[in-house]
Amino acid sequence: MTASHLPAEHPVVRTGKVGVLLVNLGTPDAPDAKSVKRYLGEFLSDKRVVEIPSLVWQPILRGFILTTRPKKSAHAYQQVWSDEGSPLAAITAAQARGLQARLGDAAIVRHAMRYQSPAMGKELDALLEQGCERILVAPLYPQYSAATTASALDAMADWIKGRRRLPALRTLPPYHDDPAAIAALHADLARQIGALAFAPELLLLSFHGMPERTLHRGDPYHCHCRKTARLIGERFAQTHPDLRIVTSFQSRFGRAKWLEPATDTVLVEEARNGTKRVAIAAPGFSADCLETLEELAIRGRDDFLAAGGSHFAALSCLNAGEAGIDLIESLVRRELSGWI
Ligand SMILES: C=CC1=C(C)c2cc3[nH]c(cc4nc(cc5[nH]c(cc1n2)c(C)c5CCC(=O)O)C(CCC(=O)O)=C4C)c(C)c3C=C
Ligand SMILES: [Fe+2]
Ligand SMILES: [Fe+2]
Repeated sequence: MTASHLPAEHPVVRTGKVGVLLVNLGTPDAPDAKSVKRYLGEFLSDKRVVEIPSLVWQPILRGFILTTRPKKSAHAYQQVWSDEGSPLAAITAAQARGLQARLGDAAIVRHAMRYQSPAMGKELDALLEQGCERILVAPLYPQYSAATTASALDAMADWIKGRRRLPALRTLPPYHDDPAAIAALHADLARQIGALAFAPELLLLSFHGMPERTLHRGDPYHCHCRKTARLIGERFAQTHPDLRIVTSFQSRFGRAKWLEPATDTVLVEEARNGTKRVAIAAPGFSADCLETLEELAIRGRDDFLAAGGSHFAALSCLNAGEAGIDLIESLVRRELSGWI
């Protein structure tokens, strides 16, 4: 008997469930030097993150960085730690709960961190145990970089290698120029700016930095950031024609040249050149984290005010708010097309 003998309306029978794994970078389990050391040791040993041969890099990492940085970073984490733990972990968990509420019985949603916990391998195992035969792995990085997106996929690949029976797998592509992402960012930033007690002259769009050589080696990250910023800027030109928009790169690490201009330098130069009122946003982060809450909202503010600025506001990421979950839902639903 061939398929043509089946009634035309014969339903497609889906055996097994659909799973979604939201992934973000990772964070220490506690804001103490020991936990931060464990986190940084794993993160900075990833060859996608530090592209220096291990023979050269590991002695520097073990002998210098991991003996000095954890204490300093732990102090920074302590300033932003919440009752629910690290902001990045708490917000990612809330995003997974928000997406689960939207998808209902259509899919099982879990979340994982590329480094530390919850580990990607464990969460993928949990989805299998829950009966998922199709899984979407969704790294929540709007802009692709080898250090973030590809590294998350490496962890997925490691998990694949250790399993006999695998589900069908899909991954979420970068969404740096997705109209839904740009519209969500513009609307949410405009809403936050409208609620400020002052009118900013400048909106600084600060992206996480990368070593400049990654750009010359073909990483699209820099181009993706620039495009996101241009598209957000085009929308603000329509709604806020007097608002000046500048793009910068934050969180410089190590001795190599990083993408420029640096956020801290721009804040100081703007203040010295007479800019008084600034709002800063981080459209490359889907969730607030140490880099936005401490580096921008605390140190950025101090730098700007000390250099002569009068008003400073750090705007929130999309996080697990209505606009954030709307965006994640639309990105995920598109990737699940044909599965749910
Ligand atoms: C959003 C994209 C990110 C890119 C690109 C990225 C590249 C990158 N980062 C480092 C070094 C560090 N990053 C740290 C924290 C951190 N980085 C991202 C995101 C990107 N990083 C996030 C979301 C966070 C916050 C984590 C949290 O717990 O809240 C840190 C640790 C903190 C510290 O000690 O300062 C380091 C170190 C490199 C070297 C790099 C590119 C090669
Ligand atoms: Fe980083
Ligand atoms: Fe930082």
